[in-house]
Amino acid sequence: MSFQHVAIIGLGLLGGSIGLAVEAHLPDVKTTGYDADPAVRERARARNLCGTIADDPVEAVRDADLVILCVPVGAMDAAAKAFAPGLLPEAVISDVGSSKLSVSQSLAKALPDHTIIPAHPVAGTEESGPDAGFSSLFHQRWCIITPPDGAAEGQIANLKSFWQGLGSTVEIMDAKHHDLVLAVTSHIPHLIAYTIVGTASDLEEVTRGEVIKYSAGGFRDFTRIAASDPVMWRDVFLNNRDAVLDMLDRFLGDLALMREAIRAGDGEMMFDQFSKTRAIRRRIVEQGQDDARPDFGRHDHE
Ligand SMILES: NC(=O)c1ccc[n+]([C@@H]2O[C@H](COP(=O)([O-])OP(=O)(O)OC[C@H]3O[C@@H](n4cnc5c(N)ncnc54)[C@H](O)[C@@H]3O)[C@@H](O)[C@H]2O)c1
Ligand SMILES: O=C(O)C(=O)C[C@]1(C(=O)O)C=C[C@@H](O)C=C1
Repeated sequence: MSFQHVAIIGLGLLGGSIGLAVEAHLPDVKTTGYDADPAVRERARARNLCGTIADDPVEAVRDADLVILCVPVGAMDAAAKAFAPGLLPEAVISDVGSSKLSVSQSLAKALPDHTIIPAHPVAGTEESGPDAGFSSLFHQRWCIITPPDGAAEGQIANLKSFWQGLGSTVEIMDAKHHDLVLAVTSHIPHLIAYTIVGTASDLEEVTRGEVIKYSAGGFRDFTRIAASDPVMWRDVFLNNRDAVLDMLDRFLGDLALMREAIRAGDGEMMFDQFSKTRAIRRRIVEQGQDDARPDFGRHDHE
């Protein structure tokens, strides 16, 4: 049986997009929502992000058979404890957090009597808040589900078909493996962007504004990523510490090799490396996995 009533906790970019996507693609599914910030609830009502927006977390989850936490990963525990008294015993609890092992553990601790099946839609933008969501966010994007050992196959299948209904392609993965993979493909790229934009901005004081003024396309792309939400990303690095440190050591080793090649004038090494990475990008584009999708617009924005 698929889900009939989804409660969305946290009505920013991810929560708002889920509400709009359910309305657009699964119109028979009822949605209720809650956000801890009253101003966000007001905007969520104005944008009709959910069928009903409750002022109380317990009311928001009442009768829901699926509850999805869409709050920063460091807020999962508090958010879960706040709605716990309203849960149906058979409700499935999921989330969209960018790291999975610590979220999985903290939700299991906060809601010991419930089925918890964490998930991560690998889809987002640098925007946040209730005005940022749009219904096509999950189209043609991966959603990684990380069921704990012993999770009921039927519930995993229901969650899988929910995300497929929103347009995603679903992959099942172990939470620890997810955290290692995402550390290198998402978390460290954000760390690099935050750092290099900071370095350039410090330098700007020396060069009197020339760094940002003459920044070309590559650097501008870094500034987009570096504009991402500070609370969300602080929490990702606090909660995926081990995997990020492991991958960061590897990255710093590779960067040191590159520095050595430049110092030694080793053009062959640089050419080989740049050719390898160019082939990787071309494969991604050929497989249609880049973001240049015609429908990646925010059509349902007010
Ligand atoms: N932004 C992205 O690109 C992206 C992509 C995939 C997954 N994620 C994950 O999704 C989650 C939400 O990210 P977002 O981009 O939607 O953030 P957001 O800042 O747009 O929205 C988060 C919302 O959660 C609310 N909130 C915080 N604590 C709460 C609590 N205790 N109870 C109820 N509401 C609470 C905030 O008021 C805010 O409105 C994060 O865990 C993030 O790691 C983000
Ligand atoms: O496209 C962007 O702006 C994103 O940063 C999205 C992105 C990513 O790194 O790919 C960011 C965090 C998520 O958990 C998933 C997606």
